[in-house]
Amino acid sequence: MGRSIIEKIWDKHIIHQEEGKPDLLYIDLHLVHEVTSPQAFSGLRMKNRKVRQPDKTFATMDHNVPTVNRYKIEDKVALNQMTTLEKNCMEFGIPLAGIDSPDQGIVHVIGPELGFTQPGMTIVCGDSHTSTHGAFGSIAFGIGTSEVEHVLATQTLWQAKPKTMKIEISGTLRKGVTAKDVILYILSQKGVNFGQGYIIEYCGDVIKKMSMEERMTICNMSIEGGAKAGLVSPDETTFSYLNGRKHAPKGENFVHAVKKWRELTSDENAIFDKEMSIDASQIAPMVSWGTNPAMTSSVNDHVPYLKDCKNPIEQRSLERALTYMGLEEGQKIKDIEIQHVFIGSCTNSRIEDLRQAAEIVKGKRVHSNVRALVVPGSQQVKKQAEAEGLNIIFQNAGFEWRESGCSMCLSMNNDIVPSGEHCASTSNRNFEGRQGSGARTHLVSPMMAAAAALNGRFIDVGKLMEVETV
Ligand SMILES: CC(C)[C@H](C(=O)O)[C@@H](O)C(=O)O
Ligand code: SF4
Repeated sequence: MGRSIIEKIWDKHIIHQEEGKPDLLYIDLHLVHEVTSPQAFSGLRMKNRKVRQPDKTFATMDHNVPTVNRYKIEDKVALNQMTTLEKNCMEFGIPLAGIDSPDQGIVHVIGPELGFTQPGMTIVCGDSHTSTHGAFGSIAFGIGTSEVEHVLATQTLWQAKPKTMKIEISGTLRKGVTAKDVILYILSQKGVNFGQGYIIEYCGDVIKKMSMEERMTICNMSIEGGAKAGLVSPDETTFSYLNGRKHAPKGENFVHAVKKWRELTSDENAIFDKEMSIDASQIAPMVSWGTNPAMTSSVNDHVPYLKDCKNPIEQRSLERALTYMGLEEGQKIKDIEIQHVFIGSCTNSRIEDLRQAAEIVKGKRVHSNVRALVVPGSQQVKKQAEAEGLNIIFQNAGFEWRESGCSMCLSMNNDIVPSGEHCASTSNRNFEGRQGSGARTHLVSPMMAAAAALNGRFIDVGKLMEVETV
């Protein structure tokens, strides 16, 4: 029987297997950040253990870092987490991209960017959006702090084998529809639990044509559908992205690695536990209106009506979401007024995302009611964007141009949306309080965020582009 890429990678990493028990997996890459690692290191210290493979471990600080005045950290908890990480990395011999490193950035942006993330690997991090790295054809998932300690100590992890799911996306995306809209559309159709217990392989013409940045956006949000991980089989796009990256194999080793990576595809006759197909032509630019990422509609649509709910539970959750978001049932998405725009996060803060947003913003002005922020995902993204003059485009339009970090994605630093105000955000979670207590988040693509910054409302970015090309 044929095997899927998921089973191929999994099986190759099993160190120990026993009927009725989880598998013991070897972990190729362990990424570490300041929020979920302190107790894990304390645990090691208490048990007098070392880090088993510091060279397979890489740390950065991202969640707490200020995006202005980065060396002036006022928040005591933030400062403590950052200095603790520095001390831990020093003591345990782990390489760190600290606040002053040219490689610093959001852990899921810098892993791929530095060439750490490679096809066929098992990758873990104490962070749910580790699924991002699956875009390279690796099994990558988030783990809890006690598991972080286990991986630090042993470079292995006990894991029950997940089920496999294939999502094929075929057809052509219409203008203004991006990877972000694809994954928001899938969530809007399938909900926040459809992936529970599964690793998803995304495939089909649409995925084939996507850049690595776009694939990362899709894999990033797999977790929002409850999946353990999401991945894309590696291909020429993957190999050329990795070629020349700092920690990717070089010269002969690269040629050899590519030869191995090419074998990482699902067999023709591979059987998945579940399969679904998505017609790309059905997807419009999407905007979330509620308090989970599945509460999302086409920009041309409206907030649902209570009477259309399938059951009382759904009705209650709609009611609650509408109250929190300050929206009326049936309200048009295009009528929602926006006061903040955040372009950033591990979902959409890479160079392509910034280019797409800049394309919309060029020569225009941010709406007078809107405060807009661009937070590049890493120092490297920032540098590249500045080399291309994107910062000038944004700043001339009235955007703030910031230093790299998680920032307003979860507002652990000072980048906060005030209570009751609406923010068009390129991040991945719109939970209550995510961007600040009482903050109202709308998840969108970088293009939609840019358009919302200019108009103070959501518009069909596809239509805007058609007008501009006439
Ligand atoms: C802080 C961290 C544990 C958390 C996560 O795991 O995802 C954060 O990155 C998030 O996006 O909510
Ligand atoms: S950018 Fe947001 S989603 Fe990504 S790791 Fe940071 S806080 Fe989590």
